[in-house]
Amino acid sequence: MKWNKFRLKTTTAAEEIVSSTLMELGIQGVEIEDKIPLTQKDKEQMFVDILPETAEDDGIAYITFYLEEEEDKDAVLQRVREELDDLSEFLDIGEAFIEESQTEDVDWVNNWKQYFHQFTIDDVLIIPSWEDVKPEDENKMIIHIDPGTAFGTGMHETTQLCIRQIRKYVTPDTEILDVGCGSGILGMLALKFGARHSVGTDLDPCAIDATHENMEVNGISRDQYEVMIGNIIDDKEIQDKVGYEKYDIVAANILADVLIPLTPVILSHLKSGGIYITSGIIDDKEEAVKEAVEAAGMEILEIGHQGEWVSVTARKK
Ligand SMILES: C[S@@+](CC[C@H](N)C(=O)[O-])C[C@H]1O[C@@H](n2cnc3c(N)ncnc32)[C@H](O)[C@@H]1O
Repeated sequence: MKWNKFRLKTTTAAEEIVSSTLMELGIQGVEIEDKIPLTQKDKEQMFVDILPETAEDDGIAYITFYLEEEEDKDAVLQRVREELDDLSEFLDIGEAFIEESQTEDVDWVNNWKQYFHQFTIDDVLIIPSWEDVKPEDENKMIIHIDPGTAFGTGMHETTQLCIRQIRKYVTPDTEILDVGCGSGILGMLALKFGARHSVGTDLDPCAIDATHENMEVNGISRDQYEVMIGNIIDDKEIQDKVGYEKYDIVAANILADVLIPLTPVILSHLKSGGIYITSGIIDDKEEAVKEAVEAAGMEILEIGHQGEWVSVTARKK
């Protein structure tokens, strides 16, 4: 199916209201392009630590939206223009010029799947839930993954660094906490490596849903892996729910800027002698995370590197 694509030039001041006006007209999934720098919160959610240099914010925003080929685009555009005229009476909406083009059918949500195929990390087979296990792989340790919109296919260096460290320290008694569980990959693999119980937390509700779905595909029950939504850094309720002095391992594959405030908090959830495995650290921030780990009174055991990413493993004294 072909789509009609519309790119509307407006101002950053008007981008939010114009987008919600389009959505109120029944237009789904608008994309906004502008040069406003990302906030710290945006970066944490998007897992980006270094950004390409971008030009200075010029106040211009482009809003792109799509209509199916059979939709009456003239009628929709007429309504869009009427709404833009109304908005322009009290807001600078800029030129409001709409550029029109056509595009081939694209499955916006699932398009990335063409880049995710089964692969192994050491002897563990990570396989998208839509692919089949080959007969020769049936005896391997297998984890089925569909991250949905959450992070965690296992392909990222930081996830691989964490997986190897978790494997090294898991015992049959291990109670593990995975802060920022994403797809649930670390908590599920910990169980496959023999851990007794996993707990995961994430800020993102999509991560919680993705983890539950992946657990089901992998035959992991909610007694084995408990998932909670919330920010353990400053939410006392989630801290209480997660429990204190309870974990043999805490894994956190999150950006350095989150790990730094997280580290002193984690101390109270780890058992004495417990292992703290961090990843998600871009090499420029290695020192800052090491300092935070030492300042919390933990002993650094190992530093791992893969590409430009770093993992710090430490022990609570
Ligand atoms: C890089 S992903 C890691 C996903 C998965 N654990 C992995 O290793 O592939 C980081 C996750 O941390 C979550 N996150 C960021 N800040 C957090 C916080 N303060 N508490 C819990 N989760 C957080 C994000 O929503 C995201 O799902």
